[in-house]
Amino acid sequence: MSRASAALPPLNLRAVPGVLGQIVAQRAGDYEAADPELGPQRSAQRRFETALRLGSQEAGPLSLIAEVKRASPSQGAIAPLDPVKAALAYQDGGASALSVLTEPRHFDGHLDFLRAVVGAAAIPALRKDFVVHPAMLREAAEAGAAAALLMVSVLGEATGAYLEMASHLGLDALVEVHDDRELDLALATGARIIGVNNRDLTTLHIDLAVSPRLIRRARDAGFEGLLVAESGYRTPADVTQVRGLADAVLVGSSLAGSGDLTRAARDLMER
Ligand SMILES: O=P(O)(O)OC[C@@H](O)[C@@H](O)c1c[nH]c2ccccc12
Repeated sequence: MSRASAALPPLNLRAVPGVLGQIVAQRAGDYEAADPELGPQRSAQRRFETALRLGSQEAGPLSLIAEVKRASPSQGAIAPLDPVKAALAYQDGGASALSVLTEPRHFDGHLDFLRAVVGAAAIPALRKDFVVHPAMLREAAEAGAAAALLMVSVLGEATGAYLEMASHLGLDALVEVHDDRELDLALATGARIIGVNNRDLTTLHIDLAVSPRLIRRARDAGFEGLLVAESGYRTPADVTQVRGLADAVLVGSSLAGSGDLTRAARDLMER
């Protein structure tokens, strides 16, 4: 089915508070005039999902998604990483998949970084951005990404529609939640991969207890997909808190700022 005539799912971005509200308003402005047409349907590859599953068999029960992250609103500049070198270093360090920031103003990311990483790395890559327009998913697919981030805090009731668009494009989706209400919404959409962000993106406050709690809640609700613990992991002891619970951890700042990305990835995961 072509989506040429499909209505843009309405988003209520003005209701998004704090730092996150500011970023998504800017992103919506960037894509205001973009073509919402997704183009032809692409078959599901499930490369991201498969990599996380394999990673958690081969390298112990927890996979690593390592993030190419040069800056953030909480830390400012982290490190002037060369995205391709960083991606290959993470791959050598045992990462199962990569996350590449493409948001330019607050995270010093770029879509070109994603293209370059996809061209160089063997492991699949996720487009990490504040998706507020279908064109952002089309770009992700065209850049060769295996997956895209969808944030329930941003997309709200439109999360399901964005999940369908990702699926039309053959992309896996990491559906991100931070509280009970968002988790319930994600579960209702039929998401196959749910990420629990320990960081409240409206205040930037991190609480490592959020992931274990919501991951348990998802499993108790009968969720059989993959669960990813996101943000704030700095030491092996931090990671231990989600061993036996999460299928994967998503780590950016502590690896990106370490100076030796391969070693930092191995050390963090105790490999
Ligand atoms: O750098 P950290 O604390 O290891 O976090 C990585 C990742 O979870 C974080 O970058 C992130 C999670 N969700 C997001 C949404 C948008 C931008 C960034 C993010």
